[in-house]
Amino acid sequence: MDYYIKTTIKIEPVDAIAREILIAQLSQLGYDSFMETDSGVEAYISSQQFSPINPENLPFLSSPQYRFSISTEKLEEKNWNIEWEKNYFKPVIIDGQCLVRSTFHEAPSQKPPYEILINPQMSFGTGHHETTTLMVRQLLKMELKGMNVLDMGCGTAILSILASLRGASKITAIDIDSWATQNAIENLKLNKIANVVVEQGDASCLNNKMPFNLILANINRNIILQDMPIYDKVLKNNGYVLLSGFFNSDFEQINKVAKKLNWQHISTKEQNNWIALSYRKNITGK
Ligand SMILES: C[S@@+](CC[C@H](N)C(=O)[O-])C[C@H]1O[C@@H](n2cnc3c(N)ncnc32)[C@H](O)[C@@H]1O
Repeated sequence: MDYYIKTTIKIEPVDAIAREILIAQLSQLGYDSFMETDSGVEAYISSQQFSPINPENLPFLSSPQYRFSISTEKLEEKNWNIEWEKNYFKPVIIDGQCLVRSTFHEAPSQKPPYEILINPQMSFGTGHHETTTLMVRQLLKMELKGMNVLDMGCGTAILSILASLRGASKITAIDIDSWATQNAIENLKLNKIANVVVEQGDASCLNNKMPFNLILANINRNIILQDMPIYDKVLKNNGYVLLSGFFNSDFEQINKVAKKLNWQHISTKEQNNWIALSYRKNITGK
């Protein structure tokens, strides 16, 4: 059965940079929710993606100027989510245009152009993380009318909901985590969105899918590097790809694969070292 695992990492001496590096490296391992605490970081991952952390898969643990103590806890009860959600999830407005809030937040008196209701239940995608913000910003600028969109690593389905509100005609939302897909379905209902199909799985689900005009993938560097050639197979000629979940320092590696696939680099957007890249396939019409 699926459950969540909470990993508590105490850092000594604790500081903001250490927390940030730790969160970055944990996110590459598939951790999808974090709380910064007075003594370090609490990180959450589904049991399906969990493997114990050590200096080999989390190099920051070898850092000589810090000492770390690590403990893990299995979280079986769904109710504990509510506490996490209420403590962590505050309404957020992105570029003055897109409000992301939960049902327990008060509705604003003046509605912005887009309002997304999310009950996150531990799924990633509340609009607070830099990578989500960067993806939302890009979506707010693009013309999406009539597009067939793929949202890989959909989390709460925040990007699918926005794509639908902005006129995409059909959206396929996929996540490897069954909690995320359940939550995505709940959030789609909450927002009365009917043109999104949710599937649990990874890029291997993409065989036989109709080609997409736009692929969104906010996951992590390693998964994205591995999956880019698969995305290419289901991307229409002149279609767009928006990628995030990695850092400035990962750009060269990702761009090298994109070049091989003949994707033209359109833009790089950055926030606190996290980046989002946009590409267009075969723009030359080759
Ligand atoms: C960084 S979150 C992004 C959530 C949301 N799309 C957003 O932009 O906020 C990444 C999501 O990818 C999912 N994921 C991780 N590995 C995956 C894989 N190989 N295929 C599909 N989804 C994956 C995680 O479960 C998580 O929900």
